[in-house]
Amino acid sequence: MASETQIQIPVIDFSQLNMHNPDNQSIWESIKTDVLKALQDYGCFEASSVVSIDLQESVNDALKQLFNLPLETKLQNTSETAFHGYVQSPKVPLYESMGIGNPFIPENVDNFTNLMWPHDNPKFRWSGFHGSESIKIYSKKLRELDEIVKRMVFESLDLEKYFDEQMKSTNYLLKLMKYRAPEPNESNIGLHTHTDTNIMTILHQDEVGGLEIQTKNNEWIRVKASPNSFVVVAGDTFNVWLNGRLHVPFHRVVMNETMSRYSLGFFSVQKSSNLVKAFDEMVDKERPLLYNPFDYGEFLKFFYKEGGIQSKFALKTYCGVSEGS
Ligand SMILES: O=C(O)CCC(=O)C(=O)O
Ligand SMILES: [Fe+2]
Repeated sequence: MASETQIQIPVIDFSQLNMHNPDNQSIWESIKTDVLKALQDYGCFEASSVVSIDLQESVNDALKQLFNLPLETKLQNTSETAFHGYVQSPKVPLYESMGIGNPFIPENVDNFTNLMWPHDNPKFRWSGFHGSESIKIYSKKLRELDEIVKRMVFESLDLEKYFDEQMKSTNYLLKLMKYRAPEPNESNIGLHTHTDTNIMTILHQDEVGGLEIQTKNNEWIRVKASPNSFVVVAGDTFNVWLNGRLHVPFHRVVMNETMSRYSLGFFSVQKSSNLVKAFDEMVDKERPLLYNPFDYGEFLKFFYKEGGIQSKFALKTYCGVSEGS
């Protein structure tokens, strides 16, 4: 199967955005235009120069230490909330993950660290103690990027009045992932084709690479691994708010290497106390409502329990407005 093409996703450089830069407003406007276009055309883009290479390397080291822990220790990380605990499943045998909820709150990272390294001297935890500090700083940077991107989209579509409320009703998850290399007789699929159901995801993959994103023309782009950039991916929830104005891309992980792959994702997720629904301004005669309002927690139950995850169009099946109704 030919899965690689020469096309790449758009690259957007955020390093010029600096409060002390007198040209900040014009830089903001120009990046804003690029962000909306990328999310409409590809549903994703590469955000370059967001964190330093040193910080990224420190986080990558921490990730390796974490997954090197014995299985019994990793299993201590349990949670009722999807993907917050330790995940390993026969459906995706190469994959394992662990999550830290709202990781920019230092206490959450400290609690996670204490759970994974209960007895050790702090010196031996997470790459010699710096690991948890790096995760905290890193998560703050990712939250800033999340906020900038969303603010730009809201501004572009004159939806500023909803911005603060939406940000307040958002939870975050930092998901740490490892994919082992496939055995000779095993499939090389690390993660099956899917869309992200949450609002937006910020991904980083290490130098092994393997993330593939499908274009609107059904071509697969193999995203090149880059040491200090992120892939920002639009999720289904964001697209429901905007009544289909974004492209939500299918993506997957294909392992071609003999090496383990480490990646992480910073997921923004709507709190389930609020219904997910299109903003009124996004719906009119020319653009009729695409999705009926729904409770995100209930949708996830459908997604995980009733085979929704098997369906590439779970959201449409769950709450899509049928034509003619
Ligand atoms: O590991 C990756 O790069 C992708 C992970 C992903 O798509 C997901 O967790 O939803
Ligand atoms: Fe994903």
